[in-house]
Amino acid sequence: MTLRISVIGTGYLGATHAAAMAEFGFEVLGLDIDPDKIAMLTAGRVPMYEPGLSELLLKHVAGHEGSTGRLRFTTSAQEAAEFGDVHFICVNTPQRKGEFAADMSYVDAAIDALAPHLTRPVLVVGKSTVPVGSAGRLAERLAAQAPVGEGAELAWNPEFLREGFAVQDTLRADRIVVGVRSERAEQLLREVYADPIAAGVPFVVTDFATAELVKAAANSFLATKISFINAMAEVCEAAGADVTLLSDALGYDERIGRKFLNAGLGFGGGCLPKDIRAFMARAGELGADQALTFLREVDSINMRRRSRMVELAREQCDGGFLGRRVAVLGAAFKPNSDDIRDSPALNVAAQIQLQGAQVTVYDPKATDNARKMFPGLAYAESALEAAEGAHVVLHLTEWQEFRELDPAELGEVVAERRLLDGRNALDADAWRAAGWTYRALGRPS
Ligand SMILES: NC(=O)C1=CN([C@@H]2O[C@H](COP(=O)(O)OP(=O)(O)OC[C@H]3O[C@@H](n4cnc5c(N)ncnc54)[C@H](O)[C@@H]3O)[C@@H](O)[C@H]2O)C=CC1
Ligand SMILES: O=C(O)[C@H]1O[C@H](OP(=O)(O)OP(=O)(O)OC[C@H]2O[C@@H](n3ccc(=O)[nH]c3=O)[C@H](O)[C@@H]2O)[C@H](O)[C@@H](O)[C@@H]1O
Repeated sequence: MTLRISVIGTGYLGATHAAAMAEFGFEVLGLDIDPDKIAMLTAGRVPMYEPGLSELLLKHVAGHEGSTGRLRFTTSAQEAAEFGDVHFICVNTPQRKGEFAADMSYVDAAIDALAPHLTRPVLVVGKSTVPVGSAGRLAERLAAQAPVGEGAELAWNPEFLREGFAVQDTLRADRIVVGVRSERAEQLLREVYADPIAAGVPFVVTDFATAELVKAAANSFLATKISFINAMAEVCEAAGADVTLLSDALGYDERIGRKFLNAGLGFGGGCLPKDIRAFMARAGELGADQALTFLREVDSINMRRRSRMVELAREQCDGGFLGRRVAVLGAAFKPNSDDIRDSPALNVAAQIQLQGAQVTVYDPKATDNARKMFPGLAYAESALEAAEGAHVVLHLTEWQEFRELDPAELGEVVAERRLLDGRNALDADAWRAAGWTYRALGRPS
């Protein structure tokens, strides 16, 4: 009989996971506490921008012409509990206000809502990113509240997808890691992931703590790699060297690799910043804080890039922002996403606005989200409109659309042809040839 899968939390991770599970052939029920999100998903619409997800949803959401009908959504925890043989927990684990530690209240609430309705043996699989030790604690919490007791078993299966590539990363992950306490849990997860396993995706079976740590370590490594190259960018700025060429030259060494060596404004988003901070907090609780002190530096280097960008913009505005117009290209924390959580671009835009400039932001997909979070900034419908009368143009999220801008056309509408490339992604020669002053982080002017 086909496994029935419930996915609890249908945000960036859960909506994609639910659609992918339906693609693998399972009957899937997605649960969220946000009724608007559930209404949208039921209508086959994606509540965020994620390439390819809309097509996958429409292929499977019940009630749509030609769909497999394998995917449905609900706001009832009881319905999800009664439906699933396997329940994936995909709820948010944000940074706690004023602290580094992760806020586990959503995960706890999800377990508490599910457990009382578990009257037959099921597997509950955590996918949210959590501090090491959480799975052990949650296993007890689950068994204590479930009528079936330890028949409601827990497993941990961290997620490594990247926003913007979520669908392909979920259908064909680089690896699948599962932390399990029984043969039964491992077998069920092998069944869930039979399709990618058959396609050769490595399937790593381990204990709870190792599975949780693989996730924290992976994001820490990625953040460290980015901050490493941004530290080199600082030195390049001081020495008059070019960090983009440095990255290329380093990247040819297969032991280092070119990926994640793009220097610029640094990392943001709903994951890397909060995850390295939560990891430091957890290591502190475990008495291993010294092991991770380098992550403090990783965080500082990252935040310094934002201040440096503001400083460079001020220089380009002849030393002061008052009465100056600044165009910001990009609001999302990275291209191909509408996610603005801890967006470096918006952080820089807001700092500059606070210092007296008139800032106009344009982003191909993230404007609506940005407007809700930063209503004080002005927003434009196009890069050209944002650049109107600008004393400096800041390129802060490297959308393909910005690489394709015509420097001559933009040059017609600005007050000054001054460009700051915060992502080292534009063609410096082309902009200079069109009469622009091109400056970037970590490159000679
Ligand atoms: N966004 C990403 O690319 C990735 C995220 N993660 C981790 O996955 C987790 C979720 O992240 P996102 O999807 O980005 O967050 P999100 O905020 O987009 O989605 C979380 C969803 O859970 C819902 N929710 C909260 N409490 C609930 C409950 N008790 N019952 C049902 N639904 C509930 C929220 O309404 C929201 O729709 C986090 O721990 C994150 O660190 C891991 C890998 C990738
Ligand atoms: O735990 C998570 O949620 C996810 O976090 C990251 O994925 P994501 O946040 O979607 O985006 P990334 O592509 O990792 O980019 C993160 C940030 O780093 C920046 N970045 C990335 C690469 C680079 O070379 N330089 C750089 O500044 C991006 O602009 C962005 O702001 C990880 O890459 C995923 O593997 C992980 O699952």
